[in-house]
Amino acid sequence: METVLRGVGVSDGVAVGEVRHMGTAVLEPPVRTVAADEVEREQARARQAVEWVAADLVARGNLAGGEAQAVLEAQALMARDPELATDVERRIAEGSTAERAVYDAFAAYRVLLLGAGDYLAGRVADLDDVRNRLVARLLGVPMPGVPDSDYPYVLVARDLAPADTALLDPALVLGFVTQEGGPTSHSAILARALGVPAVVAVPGAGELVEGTTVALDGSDGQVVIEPGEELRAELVARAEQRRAAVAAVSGPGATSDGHAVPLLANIGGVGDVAAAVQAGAEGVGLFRTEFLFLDDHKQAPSVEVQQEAYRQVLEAFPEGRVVVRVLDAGADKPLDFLTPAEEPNPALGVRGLRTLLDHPEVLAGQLTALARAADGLSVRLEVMAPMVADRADAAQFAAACQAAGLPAKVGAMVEIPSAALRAGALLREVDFLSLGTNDLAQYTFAADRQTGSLARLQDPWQPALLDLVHAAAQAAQTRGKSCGVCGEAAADPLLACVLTGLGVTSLSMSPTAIPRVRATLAQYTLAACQEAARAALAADTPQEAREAVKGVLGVA
Ligand SMILES: C=C(OP(=O)(O)O)C(=O)O
Ligand SMILES: [Mg+2]
Repeated sequence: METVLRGVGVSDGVAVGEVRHMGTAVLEPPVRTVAADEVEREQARARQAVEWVAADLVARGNLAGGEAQAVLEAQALMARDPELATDVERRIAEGSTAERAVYDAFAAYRVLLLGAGDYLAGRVADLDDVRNRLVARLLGVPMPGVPDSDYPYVLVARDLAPADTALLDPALVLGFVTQEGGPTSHSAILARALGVPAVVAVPGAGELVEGTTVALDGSDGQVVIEPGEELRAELVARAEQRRAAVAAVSGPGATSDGHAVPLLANIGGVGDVAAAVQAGAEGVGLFRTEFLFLDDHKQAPSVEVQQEAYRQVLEAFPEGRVVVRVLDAGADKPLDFLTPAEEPNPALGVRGLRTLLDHPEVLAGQLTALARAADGLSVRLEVMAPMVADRADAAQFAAACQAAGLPAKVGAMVEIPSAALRAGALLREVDFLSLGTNDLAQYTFAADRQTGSLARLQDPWQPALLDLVHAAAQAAQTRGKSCGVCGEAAADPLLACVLTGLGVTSLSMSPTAIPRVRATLAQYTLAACQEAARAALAADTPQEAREAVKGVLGVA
């Protein structure tokens, strides 16, 4: 009988493969005194580790190219720094182990860098990464970051941050299993974007032995350890059945009686456009522009660089609609040059639109780049701000868009309960709303979206969250304006029917989720969706809401 771990399935499909762990930050090596006759051997070990890590960084740089190559080469130079080497040798001569000597020597250097002013202080994160790599090499534990592998594997991690995944090779990752994270965490979003199965919030994922074969089902949240042949075949067959049912429906999103619900794609850049087009997306409902800003730790990309990146996306949807979200920095998406370093509670701090209003030149640069990118194109450009709290926020954003001469509809994301409750006030300033249900759940339930143990509260079926969706959608409907959903809630096929019934006018999701949502929506009339919505609102728990909706829609 196989051992089964259970978590939350967040990206459909089945993967079978060997476990590879994401290397975690290195712990402090214990203090141990080495005997005099071990000193030379320890010093040699330290030198070898430096050479190995530096060569590895250079090799990774060659693979990555561009800006990443420059950063990785600078890190290789740090690893080979002669002063650091002398300090390490001295510490070993005084009785430290190689790993402890490296750890302490880097700590001393770190203090120097921090004291040397802004520019050098900004390199501390790079220095820490080099230290972690050296210590990991000396301790014989996995390197921090994405594992090196020549063959496909199931990636196991505590959780994944956007920066962790910059060097991820999608061809090698069969699926994700994470210990932390909920349905709206970056691991879940990334898995859906890559179209790989994923199960998050799996207690015990950290203890999965490297190299063990697992089978994961991203639909029901099972992770089976060392699955037998029969079970593997059964899981794969079930996934295939689901896939075939979905492939049978195509065309624009609509209920069975023809109520149109445009199905749009969430993208992070031009790299995601092909998948969106292939999935039949009717446009882009959320272009997350943060990825453009991750390359340089010191400053925003130039207007020209941004203009080119936006243009490539806009050109891909000549007749469609593209909703671009201006930079959402801070909290789970920190940017060194914009995000305050010492906020006690970053999720409640200066983030999203607040960051941009504090740095109006960054907002103006982005809006100018968008205006230039859209010039002469037939695409329907819409631009929205993240983390709008009240009418004053909406007004300031609308004014900035006007000042930039943006030929676009202007919108506000509804991610804070205050914005949903007073959606009507926001709509006096902007043309449309887009519900970011990931953050809206986080702020409604005071439940960090990155904390796996709080997944229950991040469940988009929570009736309180649906109340807020309803409030915003109704406010928009009354004023004849649109109100879409671009949070991960839209990717859940049954919930998509409920959202439609609540009055939401479009659904935006990872491209890979579109076919299933389209196929499910096409099975029900608008009236059935509205009845499902009433049943969900009448429930007290997410489980009750799911069951009630399944009852109304006749789902087994
Ligand atoms: C779409 C959203 O934005 P992000 O996930 O990028 O914070 C959201 O919060 O629902
Ligand atoms: Mg958000």
